[in-house]
Parts: sequence; C-alpha cells; structure tokens
Amino acid sequence: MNTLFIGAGSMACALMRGALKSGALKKEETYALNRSNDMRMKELDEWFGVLRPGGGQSFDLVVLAMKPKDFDEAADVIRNHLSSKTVILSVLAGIPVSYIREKLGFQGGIARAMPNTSAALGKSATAVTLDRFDDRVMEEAVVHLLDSVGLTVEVEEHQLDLITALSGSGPAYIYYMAEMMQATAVELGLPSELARDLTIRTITGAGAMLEESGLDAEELRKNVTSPGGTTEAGIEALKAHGVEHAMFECISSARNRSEELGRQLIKTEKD
Ligand SMILES: NC(=O)C1=CN([C@@H]2O[C@H](COP(=O)(O)OP(=O)(O)OC[C@H]3O[C@@H](n4cnc5c(N)ncnc54)[C@H](OP(=O)(O)O)[C@@H]3O)[C@@H](O)[C@H]2O)C=CC1
Ligand SMILES: O=C(O)[C@@H]1CCC=N1
Repeated sequence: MNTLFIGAGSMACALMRGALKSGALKKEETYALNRSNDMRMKELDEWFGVLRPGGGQSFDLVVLAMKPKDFDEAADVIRNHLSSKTVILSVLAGIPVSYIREKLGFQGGIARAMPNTSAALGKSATAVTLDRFDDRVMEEAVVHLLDSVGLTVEVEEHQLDLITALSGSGPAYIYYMAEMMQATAVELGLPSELARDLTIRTITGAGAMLEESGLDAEELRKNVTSPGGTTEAGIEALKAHGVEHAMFECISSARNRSEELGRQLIKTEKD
C-alpha cells in the first residue's frame, strides 16, 4: 500500500516506526514530507529509509499528521497527492471528518484516528472512526495498519474529543507523574539514577499488572494499601491536595481544548 505521511513530527514518526517494524508498512512504499525541516527528513531517511514523494504523485493512503492549526495551509499539498482511489487517515486532534472533506473537496474514505506515541513500540491505545469506506480492502488495510501499532477500537466520532483527552494525551500525564515522582525522591535524598530506575520500573510494573493480572485498578490499589500503612498515608495526602479534582480538570480541559481546536479552524474558515 503506497502511503504518504504529510507531517513528519512525533506522531508520524511513532506510527512509521511501529508500522514499519511490524511489517504493516513497507519502507519502499512509504513516503513522507514536512513543511521545512530538512534535517528531520534526513533523519527519517536514516532511521527508516522512507522516500520523498514526487510532485503530483498520488497514494493509496495519505496520513494527515500536521498540527491541527496547520491543516488549512497544508490543504493544497494534500490535494496534490490524492486520487479517486486514495483513502485518508487523519490523526489531527479535534478536526472533524466533515471539515477535512469540505476543505479538500474529498469524497473518498476518511479514517479519523486518535493514536498515541506509544505506537512507536506497538503499544498505542488507538480509537478510530471510519467514514465512507466503500472499499473493504482499504478499510482492512487501514485497520491493519492501526492494529499493528497497538490496540485499536472503533468509536463514534463524537467520542473522539474525550478520547483524545484520555488516551491521546494520556502518556504525557504518566510521564509528568514520573517526572514528579523522580524529582521528589531526589529532593528527599535519593541519588538521581536510583530514583529514575525505581520510578520507571514502578510505572511499567504497575502497567503490566493492570494489563495482565485480571484485577481492576481499584483492587490493585487496595492490595498495595495496608490499613494504617505508608500507602494510605501517601494517598490521603494526594486526596487532601485535591488530586481527584485535578484529574477531572486535566481530562475535561484537554477535552475542551480538542473541541476548541476544531471550532477554531471552522471559525477561521468562516471569517
Ligand atoms: N504527539 C502526540 O502525542 C499526538 C499527536 N496527535 C496529532 O498528530 C498531529 C501531529 O502532532 P505532532 O507529531 O506532535 O506534531 P509535530 O509538531 O511533532 O509535527 C508536525 C509536523 O507537521 C509538519 N507540517 C506543518 N505544516 C505543514 C505543511 N503545511 N505541510 C506539510 N507538513 C507540515 C511539520 O513540518 P516542519 O517541522 O517542517 O514544520 C512537522 O513535521 C497533530 O494533529 C496532533 O493533534 C495525535 C495523537 C498523539
Ligand atoms: O497535545 C496534543 O494536542 C496532541 C493530541 C493528543 C496528544 N498530543
């Protein structure tokens, strides 16, 4: 499947890395372009051996992976690589399928997905909605590509803003927590490398328990929390400092921002 990534940043790279490694994409059929960062294109060539498209060359699959705010500006470039057989996979946060269709004048299949950067290791949690996929072969090819970089679930488009806030942005919340755990341990006296190693293994171990033990998060938490013990003291401190409220605000603010990103483009279009 001839595939073109338009946008060659973090998310495009994570998808390429995961899909090329799994064999869902072949490097001799994978192309990429960005706006101006030539160094990045050289890196992509070095890392993955992907190709640069010729002007007007059309593709079976075009992956939209620029920032949402850059989509309008990229529209001419995108159109240049579409044919009546092309399907589009968009990973743009907040941008509705209807807006992509209207802006590009595109009638074919559009998959709007929200993966995350763990795709690089085949561990993304991806949600996707498929619109006007008349061609079963291409539908299967797109789903296969997403499956090759992690878990894929099909959802309704209206759910994607909230899903973006949960699992699209989610890895960053965990990295932020890791940063804070590490920094606190160092501040309270542990050497940095030791704090780092123990934090990483604590998070990956807890992730593996969530995935493999068959127990839910609450039960796993209770198993660690001895009455009157250290964990209880720690969690009470988190509660007292409003962590539940903070998480509500975190996910709802990210959801609101996703909605706003779409509205902003639509508004700019109308102005
Ligand atoms: N990062 C993440 O964790 C996730 C991101 N996403 C979505 O993925 C998309 C990309 O995000 P991310 O990878 O983080 O962003 P980056 O800033 O890392 O990459 C953006 C890329 O788009 C390119 N670009 C910008 N304008 C144009 C243009 N006019 N024509 C061609 N290429 C262009 C940039 O090129 P140049 O560098 O030359 O300017 C760059 O390669 C966003 O829409 C985001 O919502 C979705 C899920 C997770
Ligand atoms: O921060 C963002 O807007 C993108 C979407 C999900 C993760 N990163």
